[in-house]
Amino acid sequence: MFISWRMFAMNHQRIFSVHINTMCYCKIKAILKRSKTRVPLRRNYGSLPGVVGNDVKSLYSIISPPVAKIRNIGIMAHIDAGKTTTTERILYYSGYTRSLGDVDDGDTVTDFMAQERERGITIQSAAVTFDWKGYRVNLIDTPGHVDFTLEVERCLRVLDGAVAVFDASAGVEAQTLTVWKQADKHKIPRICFLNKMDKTGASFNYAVESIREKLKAKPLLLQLPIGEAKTFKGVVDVVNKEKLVWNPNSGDGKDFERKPLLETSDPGLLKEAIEARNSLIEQLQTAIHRVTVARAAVPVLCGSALKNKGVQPLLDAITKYLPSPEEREYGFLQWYKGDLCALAFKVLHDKQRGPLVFLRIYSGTLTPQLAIHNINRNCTERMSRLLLPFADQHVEIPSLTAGNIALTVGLKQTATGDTIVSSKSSALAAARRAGRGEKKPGKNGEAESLLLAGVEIPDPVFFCTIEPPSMAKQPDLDHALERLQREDPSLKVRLDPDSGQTVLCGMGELHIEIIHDRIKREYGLETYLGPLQVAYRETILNSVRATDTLDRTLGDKRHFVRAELEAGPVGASSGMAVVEYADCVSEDLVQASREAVESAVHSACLQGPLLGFPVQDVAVTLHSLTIHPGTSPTMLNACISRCVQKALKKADKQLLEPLMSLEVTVTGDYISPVLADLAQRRGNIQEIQTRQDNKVVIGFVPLAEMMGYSTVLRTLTSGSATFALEFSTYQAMSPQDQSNLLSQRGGLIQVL
Ligand SMILES: Nc1nc2c(ncn2[C@@H]2O[C@H](COP(=O)(O)OP(=O)(O)OP(=O)(O)O)[C@@H](O)[C@H]2O)c(=O)[nH]1
Repeated sequence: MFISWRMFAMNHQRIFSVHINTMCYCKIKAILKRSKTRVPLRRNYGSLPGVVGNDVKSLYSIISPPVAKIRNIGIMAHIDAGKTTTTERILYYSGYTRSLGDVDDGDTVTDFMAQERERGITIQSAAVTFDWKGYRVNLIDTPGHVDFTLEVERCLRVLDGAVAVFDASAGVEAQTLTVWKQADKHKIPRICFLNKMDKTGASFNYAVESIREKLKAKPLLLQLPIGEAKTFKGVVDVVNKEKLVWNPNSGDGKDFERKPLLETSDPGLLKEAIEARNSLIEQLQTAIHRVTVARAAVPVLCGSALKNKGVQPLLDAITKYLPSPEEREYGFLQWYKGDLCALAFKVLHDKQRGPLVFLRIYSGTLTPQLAIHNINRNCTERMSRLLLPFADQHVEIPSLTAGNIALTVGLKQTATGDTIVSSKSSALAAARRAGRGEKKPGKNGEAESLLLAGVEIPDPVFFCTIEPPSMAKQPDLDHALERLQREDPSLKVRLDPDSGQTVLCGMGELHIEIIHDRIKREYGLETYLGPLQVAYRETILNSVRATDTLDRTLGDKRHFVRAELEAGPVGASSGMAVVEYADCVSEDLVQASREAVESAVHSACLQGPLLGFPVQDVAVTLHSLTIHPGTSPTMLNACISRCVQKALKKADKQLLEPLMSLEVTVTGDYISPVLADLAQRRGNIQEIQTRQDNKVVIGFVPLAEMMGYSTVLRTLTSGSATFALEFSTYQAMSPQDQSNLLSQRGGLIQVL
């Protein structure tokens, strides 16, 4: 699990944000550097059929290309590496926009949400479709901010390849590592684009070395830069031995003494030489393609998106070296035999069109008005229209085949992560082919085994209450939250049973802030957020026994349960409570009661005895259990749950707090105040590294101490530092810290 924070301290106002998940990570980001006058949301896209201008290409020309000519590509990187700027250049050079969008001016095609344009960051991934030299490219610009890491993984899940963008002056940064691991998990072939070669401090060699060392990848240097930082002019194409210089005034090749083969003197030899060379280059390119697809190496290119250098060769590399959908191995395709199989990887709610669902089609064909079966929800629903996504604008199309990314209208129940097939019977047939049809026919269980692996949703570590402006507006708030959850499975909503308040649980402060903002803008509701709180955990330090008896007569039925159990600590970070049975409990009784007992133990551990946080690292052993015949499982559950709570209350209790691993990058002059400040935050410094001209402080610090860190770090370092945090583990609080927290929070009941 990781958490990372980052501060862009350039003497500007900034957003503070914190995020924790299994790849927990949080960041802080300056916003004012991008707070120029905003342009209206809609841009004039000459590319859309029927829209102004005919000098740009029509999307219709690329609706149904052969699968081998399709590239489903994501752009991924650490925040601010230049993904959106690179995407803008790609759209410009491929002919789909006539002017270059700029994140600093808030007029990019892919960052189309109001919040994205205002803040200059990508929040939602945007899918754009364009063609390049006869290839159709579906490209997804993913967010770099850690609060939206899950959005990146959802997209990677459905892509065939990715471009990892790096800031050439920083090399591999914290979030690069996170997204790289996600791409490894989903076996995504990649190419690397070392962006910002024009920036002061840019170093091709440093960036390549950091790819080798930190990502443990094998870089294939397809290009070398011509100059670096201010002197960056262009690139050398190593494969074709060409020099690509974007400045037309610079000379080339004068130093070469080699004599050329001339058409006039050696026409035959020249022809043969050209053919041999072309074939050699072709073989070499095939080899690069092969090792890239096999993920044995990563081609590395460089450029500067902002200064318009190196983007066209990047596009060539995407089509040459990244795989087509056909080249990816999807074992489950054989079960479908050409029947529809698709994954819903994104849901958006459009005011006019209702829910828009993005589907990656793995097999079969989608057409408008098609009825589809959703395996996750075990329901059948009908789509009305089929669209080709182009950022926030869409083109209606008659059908779409395997390998493509489609946007559907009319699917009201489908949520992000659901598996879509043509019908229930087709799912059952596929399940039988997969050898999983043994269960009773008609049950959804067998089809469920065909669910495409989704994205793990981590437990949020931040939460706060949310209140509508009046009680009458509560149903509207519930409706808005329900829709937002369909779009974003990393948002969790709970009801506090004691106060009746709605509790929002998110990936970080920015995540919760954006949700709050969207409720206002998209649903017209002014809501009030309670203070953001860190989610602690609880555990016990010694083993204790408890007994409980439940004897209740309901109507003419007597329910009787007597239980004796022991709760005790187990090895750290074992997560959910472990349930065990002592040998003296009969096997029949274990079989009959297992489900009710386990669910009772788990629900009792959801609210710990200290502050109501979940209890972890606990084992519960059932020593004796007596159940009278006719006793309902609900009564058994109630008795066990009460007994576990009794035991937990009796034990010595311990609060656990999230411990973060921290990386602060700072210039040498400011290292002392940074270290002194970290010492006050209960920080534990492990190492201080040198990175180019900067010092990198690496250590651990409790999350609760990091609230407001961005502002302090900015003040301490005159805005020159950045930082990243990764969630490391839950650690026991010291008796002093625990008693301080208990006295601050006394009486509070938390719900998570
Ligand atoms: N010097 C230099 N700056 C660049 C380059 N590319 C992008 N930038 C700047 O870097 C900042 C971030 O660029 P974005 O394109 O928004 O980066 P991003 O990776 O999409 O950022 P998020 O979506 O927020 O993760 C902006 O101020 C850009 O103008 C480049 O090649 N050279």
